Amino acid sequence: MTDTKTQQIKVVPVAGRIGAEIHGVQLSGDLDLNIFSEIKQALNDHKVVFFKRQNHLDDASQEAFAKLLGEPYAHPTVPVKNDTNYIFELDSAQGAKANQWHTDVTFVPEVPKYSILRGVTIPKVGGDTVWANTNKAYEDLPDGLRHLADELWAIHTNEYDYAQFKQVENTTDEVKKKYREIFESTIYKTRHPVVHVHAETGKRHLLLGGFAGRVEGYTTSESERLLSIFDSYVTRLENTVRWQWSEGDVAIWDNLATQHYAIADYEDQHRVVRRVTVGKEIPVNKENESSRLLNKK
Ligand SMILES: O=C(O)CCC(=O)C(=O)O
Ligand SMILES: [Fe+2]
Repeated sequence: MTDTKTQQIKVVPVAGRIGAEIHGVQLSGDLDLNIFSEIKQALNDHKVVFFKRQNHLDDASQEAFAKLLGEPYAHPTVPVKNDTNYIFELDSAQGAKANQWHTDVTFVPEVPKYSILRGVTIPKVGGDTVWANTNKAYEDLPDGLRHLADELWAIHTNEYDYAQFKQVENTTDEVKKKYREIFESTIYKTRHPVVHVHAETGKRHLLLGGFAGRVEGYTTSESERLLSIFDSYVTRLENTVRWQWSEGDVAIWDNLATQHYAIADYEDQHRVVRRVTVGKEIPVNKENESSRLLNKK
């Protein structure tokens, strides 16, 4: 007889090229294995999946669920939230607003495979998050640009670009400075292929985003122009999905298949989300050459 729990699960795409909502699941550390494998499959198919109103979750049970997807680990520079083992908290009151396109933690060679994010305090209006499918971005490139991208390597670092940091609005300079000091307490520089081959799906993906700076072999201004062309394919609206949060919602994304952007349009309303990242993957290009750390100080 089929498991009745399995029968309840429903995967409903919410945009054409990325994103699906999963109905009929209560996330927990002892999730039914069949359901878990359907979630994994949905992640490979849709890159980001959403679970509405998982209000039963707290920090500990979010961590317990995350463990099913891989080994959780703390952010390389930002301390974990008090009384948790792995939770990375983004609290708007502390200046933590990720309103920049990025893939999580690409400034180190071991990139998290999955991020599991829970909405804790959500503004009445605003504060949506957008994800983009980096495989579709790669496939959308004209042949010449795709071949160029396949050959390139980019340097990723957590050293803030001050011009970009100005985008963080409605946060005092003091708060911003403090957050930046923590985020940059150790500076990493990592060389990643601009196109990596996904370990599970074998698909090629652009691997860029906010931590990517220089493209090897090109000047700063050439790098900027090259990256802005590639980025424009990642962020074209056809390749994105936007999630309007309610408290308790959970989003899980395949970090090596996506970029995301947290929209900072909620003025001085309070917004808190909590994330666990799991699984470490060292990206490889089509020649199976791996990313590597260049510098840490
Ligand atoms: O605030 C959000 O919605 C996303 C924040 C973010 O970039 C992350 O959790 O990795
Ligand atoms: Fe992020």
